[in-house]
Amino acid sequence: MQTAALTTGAQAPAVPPPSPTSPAKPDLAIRGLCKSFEANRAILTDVSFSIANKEAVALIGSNGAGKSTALRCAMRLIEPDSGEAVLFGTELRSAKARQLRKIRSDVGFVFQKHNLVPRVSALTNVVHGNLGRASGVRGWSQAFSGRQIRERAYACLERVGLSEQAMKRADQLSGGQSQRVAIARALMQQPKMIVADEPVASLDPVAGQEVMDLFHHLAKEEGITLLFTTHNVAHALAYSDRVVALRGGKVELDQTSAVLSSSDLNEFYG
Ligand SMILES: Nc1ncnc2c1ncn2[C@@H]1O[C@H](COP(=O)(O)OP(=O)(O)OP(=O)(O)O)[C@@H](O)[C@H]1O
Repeated sequence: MQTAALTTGAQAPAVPPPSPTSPAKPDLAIRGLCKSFEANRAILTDVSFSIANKEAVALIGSNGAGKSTALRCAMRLIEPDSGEAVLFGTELRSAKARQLRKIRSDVGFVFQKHNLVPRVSALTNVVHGNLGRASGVRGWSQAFSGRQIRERAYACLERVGLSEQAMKRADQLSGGQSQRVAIARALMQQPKMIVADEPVASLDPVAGQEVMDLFHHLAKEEGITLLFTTHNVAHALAYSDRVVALRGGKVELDQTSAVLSSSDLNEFYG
């Protein structure tokens, strides 16, 4: 784990000394990630951090700091220029397509836009999450059918508190409910880890807090490792065990949340 690498000079946030602990067998370890989309403009520079099993980590930083790019490189949804990402013990850059799909099926993704299919029920949208575990034409067709699968999808909706809305069309749900259906869809693949990119950025404060409470429950009560990005400093502090802050594509803080204050994190939005 890269511990608090603080800037020097007037802008340095006043944070306590770095946490000395590093997980022995992290669920995710990224080391030295570098990424540019065009010449002479580095988006990520030597980004390193780890996430322990069952840990909740908030990734913060102002617009353009590189949070989404770091997540995408960490999951090899895009190729980093250099550096490595080790997910559940496997280095992703050397993984073949099939192996990569299998490892990534242990990760549930949640994005700012829930991307539900609008004209079908909440339950059917959750059933679609089963695709993440299916492979081959037969597997894909089986992923949608069968009573057992619908029962499992219903159980996922219960976990997010929406079983009563199971038959409601997705386009008739509120923003907060839709995001909870998207989380249920991610749960359908029985993930060990959830990666959520600004999951509450489009929601009002109450719905946003409900969704963050749900993530917290999944992390703390169900033991699902969590990595989320946010601009909400209060959420970062309340819902994570550790905060990693990026500035200009570099990790400038990696610290246990319990010893951080909101003013420490507001430094990254100054
Ligand atoms: N596919 C791409 N091609 C070119 N530039 C890109 C691409 N994706 C991201 N960028 C650039 O990389 C920089 C970092 O973007 P990124 O989305 O990772 O930041 P972020 O911290 O997630 O920002 P935000 O909080 O606004 O979502 C931005 O300047 C963005 O324009």
